[in-house]
Amino acid sequence: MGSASASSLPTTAGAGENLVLILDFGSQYTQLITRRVRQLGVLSLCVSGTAPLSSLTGLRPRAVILSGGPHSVHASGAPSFPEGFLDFAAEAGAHVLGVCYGMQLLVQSLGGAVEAGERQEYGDTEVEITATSSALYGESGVGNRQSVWMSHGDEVVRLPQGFEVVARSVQGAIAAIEHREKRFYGLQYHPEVTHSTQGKETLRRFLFDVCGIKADWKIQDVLDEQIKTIKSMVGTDEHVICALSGGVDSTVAATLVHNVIGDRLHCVFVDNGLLRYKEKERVMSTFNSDLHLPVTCIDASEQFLSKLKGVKDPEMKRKIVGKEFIAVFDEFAHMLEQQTGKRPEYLVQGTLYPDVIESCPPPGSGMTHSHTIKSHHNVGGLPEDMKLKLIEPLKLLFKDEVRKLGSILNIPESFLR
Ligand SMILES: Nc1ncnc2c1ncn2[C@@H]1O[C@H](COP(=O)(O)OP(=O)(O)OP(=O)(O)O)[C@@H](O)[C@H]1O
Repeated sequence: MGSASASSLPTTAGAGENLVLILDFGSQYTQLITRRVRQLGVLSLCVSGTAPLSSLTGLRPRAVILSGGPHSVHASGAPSFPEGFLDFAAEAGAHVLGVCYGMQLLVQSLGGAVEAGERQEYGDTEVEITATSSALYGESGVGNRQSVWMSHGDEVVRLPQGFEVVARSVQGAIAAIEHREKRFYGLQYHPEVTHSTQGKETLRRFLFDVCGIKADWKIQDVLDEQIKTIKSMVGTDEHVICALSGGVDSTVAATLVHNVIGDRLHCVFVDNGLLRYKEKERVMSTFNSDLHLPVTCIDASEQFLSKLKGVKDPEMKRKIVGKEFIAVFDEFAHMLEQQTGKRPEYLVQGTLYPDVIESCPPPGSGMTHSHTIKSHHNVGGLPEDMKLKLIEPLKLLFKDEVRKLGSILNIPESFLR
């Protein structure tokens, strides 16, 4: 998995007092950590673990979670947080929790030792709390056991100064550590995975009891902030184009923007020759009548199919699709300019947070943006010389959060499935 570069974070994201940053080191579970934190009512943002420190400037997270990752801390080119990160966290007063690789990275950076484990642990494992009092497990838990999800080859064999072991696996490997005074914590297992039966409780305790974070993040706040942003971006005489696919995301994005600027929003549904059966008919017959969203259908199927002919590489296909979409929207912008006398500057897209995260190269892969796992056509697949500027009101949300936003906007259930 990749992660959003910090440049894609909204400038206001750090304004909240209760921000949690997830530094991604390439684990398949990083998005899950981000979601678990949000499910507890706390705003969490996922950024590349190797992003330069300057990209975190202005953010004052209450907690930073270092994700797991597929690497060994000893491998050449193993991803690490930027130099100065630990000072940044200390100055922000942030608590730092390393998960799996994140814990090993923390330990190694602070002078402890990580080695290839004798007890490589994968899958369901029992851990036992070994401290009578700990930040991560509370009081009087000593001797208690819980099932957790492990996935590690390396293990921590020597702690940095001032750290304490607070849980061990039944095989004897260090499973949880803390240095309360310095606000450092580590879990060798994955609390974000449901197989870790009390993982959610441990995250809850970490966020609320240890870090003192308040669960004050609501989807309604995202809506309010987006309305404000759109009002400040779009002039009162400006027309805006919306890329409407008929799916949940662009439907919610279109409705949100339409609520703000009314019929100066022009939804465009592109028939790219790759549509689902009867999709065009459904969109054209229901969006205007049920959602009061006027939609123009543009048949560009020839254009797309001829450009895609013979292309096999999926990444290449996504880039071609992204480029052709923009060509269609540019042409539509030109047509609107002739009608209204002013060229639309903005394009609304239903881009989601996973689109952004997955369109960036995985940390530690040595890859650049041209080597991503999957360039979504609406993010990494966009042409570099694109003139339209983007409005992406859902860019920081996961699908379930978009559905909630859609309900707040009174979009009928049938459009949110
Ligand atoms: N046929 C289309 N016509 C116009 N815009 C489109 C079309 N297909 C996709 N888009 C735009 O690209 C974005 C990403 O499209 P994608 O195919 O990845 O679907 P998605 O992420 O499931 O979003 P949605 O739920 O809106 O379909 C959409 O949100 C929309 O803004």
